[in-house]
Amino acid sequence: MSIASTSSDIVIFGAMGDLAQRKLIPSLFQLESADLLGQDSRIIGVARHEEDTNSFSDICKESLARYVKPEELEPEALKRFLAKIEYCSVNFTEAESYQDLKTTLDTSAERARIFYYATPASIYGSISKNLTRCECINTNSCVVLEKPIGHNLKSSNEVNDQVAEYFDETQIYRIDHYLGKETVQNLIALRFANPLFGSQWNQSHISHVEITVAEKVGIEGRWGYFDKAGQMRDMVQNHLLQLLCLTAMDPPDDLSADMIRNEKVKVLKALRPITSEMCSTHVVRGRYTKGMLEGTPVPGYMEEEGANPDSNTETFVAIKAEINNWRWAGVPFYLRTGKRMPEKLSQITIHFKPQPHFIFDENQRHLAQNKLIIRLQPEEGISLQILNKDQGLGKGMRLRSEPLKLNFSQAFEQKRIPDAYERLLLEVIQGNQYLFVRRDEVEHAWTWCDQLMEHWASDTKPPLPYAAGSWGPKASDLMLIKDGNSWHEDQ
Ligand SMILES: NC(=O)C1=CN([C@@H]2O[C@H](COP(=O)(O)OP(=O)(O)OC[C@H]3O[C@@H](n4cnc5c(N)ncnc54)[C@H](OP(=O)(O)O)[C@@H]3O)[C@@H](O)[C@H]2O)C=CC1
Ligand SMILES: O=C1O[C@H](COP(=O)(O)O)[C@@H](O)[C@H](O)[C@H]1O
Repeated sequence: MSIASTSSDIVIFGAMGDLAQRKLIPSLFQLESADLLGQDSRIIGVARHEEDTNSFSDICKESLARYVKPEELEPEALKRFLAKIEYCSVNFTEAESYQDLKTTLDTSAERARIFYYATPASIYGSISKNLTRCECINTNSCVVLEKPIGHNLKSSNEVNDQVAEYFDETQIYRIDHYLGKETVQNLIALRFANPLFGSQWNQSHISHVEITVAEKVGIEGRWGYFDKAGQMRDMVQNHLLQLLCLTAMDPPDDLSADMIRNEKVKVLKALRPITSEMCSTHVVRGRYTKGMLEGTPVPGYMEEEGANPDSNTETFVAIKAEINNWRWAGVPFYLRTGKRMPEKLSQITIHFKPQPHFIFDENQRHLAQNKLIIRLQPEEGISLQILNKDQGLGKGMRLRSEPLKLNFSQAFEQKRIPDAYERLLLEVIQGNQYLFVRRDEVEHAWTWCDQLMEHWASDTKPPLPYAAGSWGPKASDLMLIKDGNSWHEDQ
C-alpha cells in the first residue's frame, strides 16, 4: 500500500512524551518549512492529559523554541505549522476513550492516516486493537513503530503479532533512526554507484571491517529503561546490525524496499552464531566506572541516579562478527559501541588487503594498506587513506600515507544536514518503506543477539570495567591485537 495523497493526518500517540516533543514535532516543522508536509495535512497529538488544541499547540511551540535553531524557526512557517496542529485526549488502552479521535479523523475520511506510536511497545497491540474497534483505520492507513520492539525474539514476536492482527506488513514502518541518517543512506550510493568500490568489496580485497558507534552521553535519568536493555539491545540489535547489513549486503536488483531488505536479511542469516566457547575470544562486555570527560569528573554507571546495586548490565560491547558467505568468508567485522566514550563518533573503517608482493623498504610494510573511513557522524564525510611517494630529493622511494578527504558539509555546501526523523517521516508520508525494518530483519537480528545474550545470562561475572572517558575495556583492544589488527587509531 502506498500513501499517494499529498495530505495526511499524522496522529502521534504519546504526543507529550520526550520523543514526540524533542524529535517528531521539530522534524515535522522542518518538513513544513520545506513545503513537504502537504497543504492540508494535520498533526493530531494524542495523549491522556486533559489538554486542548490551544494548550497542546503552546507546548509544541515551546519545544520548537528549544529544539530548532532560532534562525530556522521562520515565523511564517511556524504559523502555518501551528495551524495544522490538533489535540485529542485518549487513554490508549481504553477503547471508549477513542471517540474524540474518531470524530476528529472523520472530518477527512479518505485521507492517508499515519498512526505514530511514540509510546512503550507494550501497548502497540492495544492501540492497534482500539483503533480498529473504533473504526479509526481506513484503507489508506499505516502505522509507525518505535524501537525497541520487545527485549528478545519472543517478546518482539508477541508485539509484532499483535500489530499484524490489524495492519498488513506493507502498512508497518518500523523505525531504526540510523537508517534516516544521510550518511547511512550514502553507504548505498558509495558502494553501488562507484565501480571502484563495487569490484573490491569482498574477501579477496578487504582484510577486515570496523564499525564503531561511540557515545559521550551516559545514562542520565534513563536508568530505568537502560538497565533492562543494556548496550546490546539498545544499540547492537538494531543500529549496529543495520550498519553491518548495509556494509556487507550484496547489491540489490533495484532500490525498492523489498530488494534492499531481502539482501539485508541474507546477511543477518549468514552471521555466524557466537557459541559460549567463542565468548572469550569474540565478545567483550564492559561497564563504565567513574572517570573524566573533557576535564569534568563524571559518575560511573553504578553511581548514576536510580542505580540498582544488583545490576549486571553492560554499557559497552565489542564483538568480532563473522559472515559465513562467499563474499565475506574470513573477514572479521569488528563491532564496538559504548556509552561514556571520549567522543561521539559513528564510523565504519574498511581495511583493504596489502599488495600481494611488497617491493618497497621492508620497514614501511606496515604502512602499505588502504583504508576507507566512512564517517557517519559528526563531521560527516569519507576519507581514503592512500600511499604516495614522500616528496623531496634525497628521500628515495619512501612511502607516505595521506588521506583523500571528502567533507560532506563543505562539498555539498549544505546549510544543514536534515535530522534522521525528518527523512523517515517524509518517507512514511510518501509511502516508501525502504528505510524501515521488515519483520524478518527484526527476527533474524534478535535470533543472533539472543543466542549471545543467553551466554551472558548464565555468567554471573560483572561486565569488565572501563573508566568513563576511555575507549572501553583493554580486552576490546586485545581482541583485535590477537588478530594482528587494532581499532582505527585516528579517532
Ligand atoms: N526518547 C527518545 O529519544 C527515543 C524513544 N524511543 C522510543 O519511543 C517511544 C516513546 O519514548 P519516549 O517519548 O522517550 O517516552 P515517554 O515516556 O517520554 O513518552 C511516552 C508517552 O506515552 C504516553 N502513554 C503511555 N501509556 C499511555 C496510555 N495508556 N495512555 C495514554 N498515554 C500513554 C505517556 O503518557 P504519560 O506522560 O501520561 O505517562 C508518555 O507521554 C518508546 O517506545 C521509546 O523506546 C526510541 C528511540 C529514542
Ligand atoms: O536508539 C538510540 O540511539 C541513541 C544514539 O543515537 P544517535 O543518533 O545520537 O547516535 C542512543 O543514545 C540511545 O541510547 C538509543 O536508544
